[in-house]
Amino acid sequence: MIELNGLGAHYSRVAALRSIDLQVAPGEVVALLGANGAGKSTLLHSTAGLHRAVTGKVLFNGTDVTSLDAAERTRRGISLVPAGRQVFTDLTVGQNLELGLHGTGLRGAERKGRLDQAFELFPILQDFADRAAGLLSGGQQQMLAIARALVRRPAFLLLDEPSLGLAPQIVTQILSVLTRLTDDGMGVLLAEQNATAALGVSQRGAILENGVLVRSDSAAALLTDPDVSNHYLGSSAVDAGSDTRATLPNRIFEPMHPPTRRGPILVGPTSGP
Ligand SMILES: Nc1ncnc2c1ncn2[C@@H]1O[C@H](COP(=O)(O)OP(=O)(O)OP(=O)(O)O)[C@@H](O)[C@H]1O
Repeated sequence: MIELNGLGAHYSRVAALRSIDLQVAPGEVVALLGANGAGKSTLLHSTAGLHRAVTGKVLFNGTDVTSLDAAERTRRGISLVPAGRQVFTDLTVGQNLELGLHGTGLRGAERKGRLDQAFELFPILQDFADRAAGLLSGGQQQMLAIARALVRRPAFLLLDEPSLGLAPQIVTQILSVLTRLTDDGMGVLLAEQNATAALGVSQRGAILENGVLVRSDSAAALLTDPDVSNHYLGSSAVDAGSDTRATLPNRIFEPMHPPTRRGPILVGPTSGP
């Protein structure tokens, strides 16, 4: 279980997250939704240890990992796939996957087994194993970025906007893999602006607005809630995984903890980092 308790994060003295409470259990996908700048990436980075929390805690299976760095959190089983794919374009697909295994100490058959599992999830990567990653399509690079995280067999996968810039059928193909992972007990926190597709593969959804968690509910409830579908899922809300890239407006709900002002929240001198 990953638990965020009262998590707050700043950039310099500007608050990007305020008092976030969120849990992700093993075997579930939680969609983290929000407009540009809502704080999704910051939340994932704070969970992964790439961004410092200024308030609150990150618990991993009951242990407080807030003070641990990203490398240690990765070793313990929290893997982040950052936005923008970030594969090593000059290295081959196989070399990129090998990098994912760095530090695991796995050798021989065990190592090969991990790579074979990645190829089984994304067969196209096996076909292109000796090809430079920079020659892959955007969708294939996204698959590679996810596969590189998966070879470590993380307990929790944090996925930042995997649909960005990809054709709808590729998005569906990539997101459908998540179901197989959660069948094996992995927990997934999926940050997405493509709300319809994300909720289509999630058990629960949480909506961020200006760094505040304004709604958290089952994916089914969010998909069928007239307020949600009218305001941000669009007319294709019931067609999860459809062509429509439903994006979020700047303001949907009244926040549970209303910020004192809109947009990034300036933090007073006494509460800065
Ligand atoms: N490196 C940074 N320095 C200063 N402010 C930042 C930085 N990165 C993000 N921010 C600000 O923090 C807030 C949250 O940004 P974040 O990237 O987490 O949102 P997001 O929901 O992931 O948006 P997007 O989908 O556009 O990436 C925004 O106001 C953003 O401008």
